[in-house]
Amino acid sequence: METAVRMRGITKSFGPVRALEGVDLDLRRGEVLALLGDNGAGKSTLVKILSGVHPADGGVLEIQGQPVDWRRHDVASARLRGVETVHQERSIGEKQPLWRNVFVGRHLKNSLGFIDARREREETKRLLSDVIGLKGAGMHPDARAATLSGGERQGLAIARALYFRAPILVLDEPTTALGAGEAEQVLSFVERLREEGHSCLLVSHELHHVHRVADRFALLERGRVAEVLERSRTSLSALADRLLLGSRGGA
Ligand SMILES: Nc1ncnc2c1ncn2[C@@H]1O[C@H](COP(=O)(O)OP(=O)(O)OP(=O)(O)O)[C@@H](O)[C@H]1O
Repeated sequence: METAVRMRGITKSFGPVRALEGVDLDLRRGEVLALLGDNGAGKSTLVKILSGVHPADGGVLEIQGQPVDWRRHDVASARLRGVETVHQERSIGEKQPLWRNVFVGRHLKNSLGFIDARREREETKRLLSDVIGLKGAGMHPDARAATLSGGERQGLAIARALYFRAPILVLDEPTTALGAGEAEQVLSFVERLREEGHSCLLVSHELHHVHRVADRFALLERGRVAEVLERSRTSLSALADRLLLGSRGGA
């Protein structure tokens, strides 16, 4: 089964606003697929449907070959099906130490059924240094998340998804508001995810970042996928021109 996520005819309205008008899109296994489009094109709405924040009004969503029942679709059930979402800000509890951030909602328990904080700390240490390679001075399991840089924050959220072996990652604007060095760090995490066989849906307005890491680009226009382009056949300037054409309503 080569398709991690299959969407057909996905519709979603908010009152009179038709955010999605019938989205057809496949996320292949082991690819990074970028979701691009103007403000208001429907990118966040589509991401929220995949990650279980909203049900769709209609259409078919299959995650790893299994159709989703919209009446039972929520964040917890999307996670159980292997979809992990990394948001720019909301993924991290600022005042919590890193180890708590990694295991929140999915604690390791000891044989008596209590939270095994010692193991969670040890696992966090291993995760930070070995799994994601974050070796900065502040990257200690007991450090507060508030002290992390933007890139480290994204790294922690991605590391958490890797730890729980989520096959499908949704990255929502992961490099927005980051400095060049931090953005570079996050992009290398994304490349690492692909190398390890994860499928990744990446929403971003930062075209040069997207062009570097994505295998394909899905252009969303007025609630529909207007076109899907392959990176191997699309230069950065051709991609920028195509997006501009869409935003002028010329596509
Ligand atoms: N909860 C909501 N209630 C009402 N309207 C909404 C809601 N969420 C989204 N919309 C509307 O649906 C449309 C699509 O919004 P969405 O946030 O999905 O676009 P987007 O492509 O992610 O835009 P941006 O790049 O600006 O984040 C917009 O017209 C938006 O105003």
